[in-house]
Amino acid sequence: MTATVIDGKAFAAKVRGQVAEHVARLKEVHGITPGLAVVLVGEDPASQVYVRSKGKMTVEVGMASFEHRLAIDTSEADLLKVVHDLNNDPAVHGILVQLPLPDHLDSDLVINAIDPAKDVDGFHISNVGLLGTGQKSMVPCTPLGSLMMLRDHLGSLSGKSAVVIGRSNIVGKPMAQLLLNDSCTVTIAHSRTADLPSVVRQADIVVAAVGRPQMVQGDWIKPGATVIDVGINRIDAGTKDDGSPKTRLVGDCDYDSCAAVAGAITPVPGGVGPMTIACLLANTVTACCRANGLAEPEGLTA
Ligand SMILES: Nc1nc2c(c(=O)[nH]1)N[C@@H](CN(C=O)c1ccc(C(=O)N[C@@H](CCC(=O)O)C(=O)O)cc1)CN2
Repeated sequence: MTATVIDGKAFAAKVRGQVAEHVARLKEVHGITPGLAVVLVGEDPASQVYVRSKGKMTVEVGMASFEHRLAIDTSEADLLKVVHDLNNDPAVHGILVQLPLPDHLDSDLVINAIDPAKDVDGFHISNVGLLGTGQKSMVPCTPLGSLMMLRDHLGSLSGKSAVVIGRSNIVGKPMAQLLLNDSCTVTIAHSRTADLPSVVRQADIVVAAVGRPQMVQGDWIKPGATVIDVGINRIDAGTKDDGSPKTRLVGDCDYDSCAAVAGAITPVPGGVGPMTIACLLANTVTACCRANGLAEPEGLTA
């Protein structure tokens, strides 16, 4: 079997198109422009790329973008003041603090200072609790994007057996919760799970979010299963003509061997990654609609 490739880049473009349509309607009918504020502390190169990309796509879908770039030695009090001001700014419907934060800053404290209604990352403890109890919440973007791709590819997920490999607060746990809310039978596995290959082999749906390059092998996959690879790992790939080191991006799955067995698979790059930013934009529109007591965009929430 050769797996169908689930094209996250194309799917994300479709989601951004839906967001843009909804934003246009909000402006035209209600005179409201959704606004997203992104806070970046320090100069981590990857974070700078993601923040730039978020700002660009926010503007492309017609929303207002507010960028706050703070020095690496920003104090916790100063960062909390920025968050507090954004909480009280009526033009801002979504707030995101780019992670990771520098070591001297307490991420949990900062994230929990965001107004939960504006927490478009879905990381605030209130949103975690709401999702965990099946209530309306802001849903973390990477798991939301993964869920959208699964629903689009498989239709109903009810009764399917799903294994999530990885137990992070940002991906593994919320992903498992979303699958459970869609009536899957869910196992959360991780790097210390005993006989991980045979656990994974039971699954109709495999979500790999363990952060280990190419760990999941094709012979772990049940024939025909749907594989969502959340991993983004940069590995060595020899040297360039000028002798400098070359790198490439790989997921948590060994793509070729998994694609030979799976029914469908997301590639890396071009799979889940692009959906993360598309879902951030979707969450911002959702937050804006909720703040104004308006109907939420269909198909863009969990
Ligand atoms: N506050 C947050 N911080 C971080 C999050 C997040 O959701 N909220 N996620 C990641 C980084 N991230 C967005 O912030 C992100 C990562 C990767 C991609 C993406 O599109 N990746 C591409 C490959 C890009 C490349 O070539 O390097 C892909 O997979 O195709 C988008 C967003 C950590 N921090």
